[in-house]
Amino acid sequence: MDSGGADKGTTAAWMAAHRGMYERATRHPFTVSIRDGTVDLAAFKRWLGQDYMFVREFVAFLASVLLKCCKQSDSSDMEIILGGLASLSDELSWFKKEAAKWSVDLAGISPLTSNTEYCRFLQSFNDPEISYTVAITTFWIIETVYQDSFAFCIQDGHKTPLELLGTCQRWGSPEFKQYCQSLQRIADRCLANATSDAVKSAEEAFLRVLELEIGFWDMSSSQS
Ligand SMILES: Cc1ncc(CO)c(N)n1
Repeated sequence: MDSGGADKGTTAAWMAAHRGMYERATRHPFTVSIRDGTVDLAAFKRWLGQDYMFVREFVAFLASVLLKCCKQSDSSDMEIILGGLASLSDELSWFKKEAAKWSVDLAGISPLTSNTEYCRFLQSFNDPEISYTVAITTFWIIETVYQDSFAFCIQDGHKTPLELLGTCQRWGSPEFKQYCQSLQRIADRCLANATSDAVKSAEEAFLRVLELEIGFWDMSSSQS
């Protein structure tokens, strides 16, 4: 596929080529309603419980990315991925605290359809046949959808309810943005050295994540 410009990385070219999909994932009515202050709190609580389950599965996914990284001849990305795993430990504690604040019973939750579908996708990365390039690109876009979605909720002109600001800052902070940018640099470097088949698979995974993220927000806002 056309890289879309010599100095632009592959990932930026995909974001431009699939702008519509990217915006449906990062400007979803659910997160936009947080920013507008019109969010349905029942939907927010549903998202919270479902995302806690998702993040537990995301830990296993990230462990599989780390394993693929360690098998590379150059494993210098290891620290970044390990840092990501460590922050997921904090994140799980945060979810428990937040769930208590909103009286969401995490023990009593079962995954809804879109969450199950997303978790199954994450589990598919256990397959050693899936390359590090595809895995790290997938990791980057999963984090970036949250970064972009929640950063919008704390940008100029927001009316985000005070009690939701902590959630938005978790993923919308400048630090999290920098972290996503370092993942993007890793992904672009891997993609620049990958075979065209691997680049094609990574682009498919990128699009699949956008689809799954849209499904996850839909599920949170409409209980499907
Ligand atoms: C569904 C979903 N996507 C991305 C993230 C980012 O960590 C998350 N917590 N949940």
